[in-house]
Amino acid sequence: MAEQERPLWTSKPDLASRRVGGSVLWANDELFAERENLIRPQAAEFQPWSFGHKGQVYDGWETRRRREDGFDQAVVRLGLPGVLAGVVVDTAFFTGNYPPFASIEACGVEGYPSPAELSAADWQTVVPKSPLNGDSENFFAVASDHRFTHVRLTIYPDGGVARLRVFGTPVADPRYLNPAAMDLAALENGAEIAGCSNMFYSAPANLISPGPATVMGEGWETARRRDQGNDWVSVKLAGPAVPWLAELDTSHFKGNAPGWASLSGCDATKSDVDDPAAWFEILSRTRLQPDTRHRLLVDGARRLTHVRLDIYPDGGMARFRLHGALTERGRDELTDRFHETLPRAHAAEIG
Ligand SMILES: NC(=O)NC(NC(N)=O)C(=O)[O-]
Repeated sequence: MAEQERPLWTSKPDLASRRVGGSVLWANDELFAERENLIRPQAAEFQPWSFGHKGQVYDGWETRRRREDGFDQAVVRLGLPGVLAGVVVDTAFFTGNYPPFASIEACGVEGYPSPAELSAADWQTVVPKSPLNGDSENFFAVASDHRFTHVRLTIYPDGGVARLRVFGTPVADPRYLNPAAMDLAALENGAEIAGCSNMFYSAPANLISPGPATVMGEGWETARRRDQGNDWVSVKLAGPAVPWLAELDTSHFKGNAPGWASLSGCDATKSDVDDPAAWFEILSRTRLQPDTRHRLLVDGARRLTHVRLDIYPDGGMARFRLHGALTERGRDELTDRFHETLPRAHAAEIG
């Protein structure tokens, strides 16, 4: 499928990715290829005529050929629980051995259930049994308002799947947050990328992902600019808030760190984010060093719902954090969102 035909929802974060802490907890079979490959962030690779003890080596999850009726399953704990927008079942390089059909279920559960406990969960079908193409990304939009913590992939009757991508919007659990001092711009706290000027090398959602970046590719990197402009990214914060401290982390960016950066804010409860006049500076243009985690105090005099990071002129950054306090309204919105999206079974568990 050509790049421009990818559904819009594939630009949302992959909630299952190993990069955000997803885990393939269980599969009933993985004789040919290990289940953990399903959520590797990188695209699948293939080297023909590479044989291990069990057969051809595949970068994916692959079960043996069934000799009786049935299906195979793998269960994934999402790294970021959230509302799903769409799922990609990527059968890259599986040609004579891809499963002809797949379905996806999801559930929302409390705590850290074992695979055995999860088998009794209230699983909801988010993708009904559907045909797959081999050696292809198979796109399935999901229409559900529920916050899910786990997904279950079923393949009929057997075969190989290279990657499972679960795109969606993370929903934070307010019980685990201190609204008076939190990262307002973190994906896991409910922030999201609102826009960016360029994402030639890597996606801006990386900037606000959990944990540090381990290599340059895990950050956000723009193409070299050949004009007089500058690159930028904007983030819709976890809620209306007052900022205190920014982290501009250029780790791993040595020959391509931006020279300078500035921050501005906008309060969308009062003004229009598309109106340039609505933005006010919270950090003036500041010189950056390559490969450095800069911690910078920002102007917290005004409430904001969005922050914009301008980098001059271009380059890459590993992480962006904005610490501060949610307003009363921000706290209420975060709590409401959690309760409104909880599947009934999860709500019953919480009581
Ligand atoms: N050539 C294959 O890929 N064969 C088998 N798979 C592996 N991994 O060897 C199979 O039967 O699906």
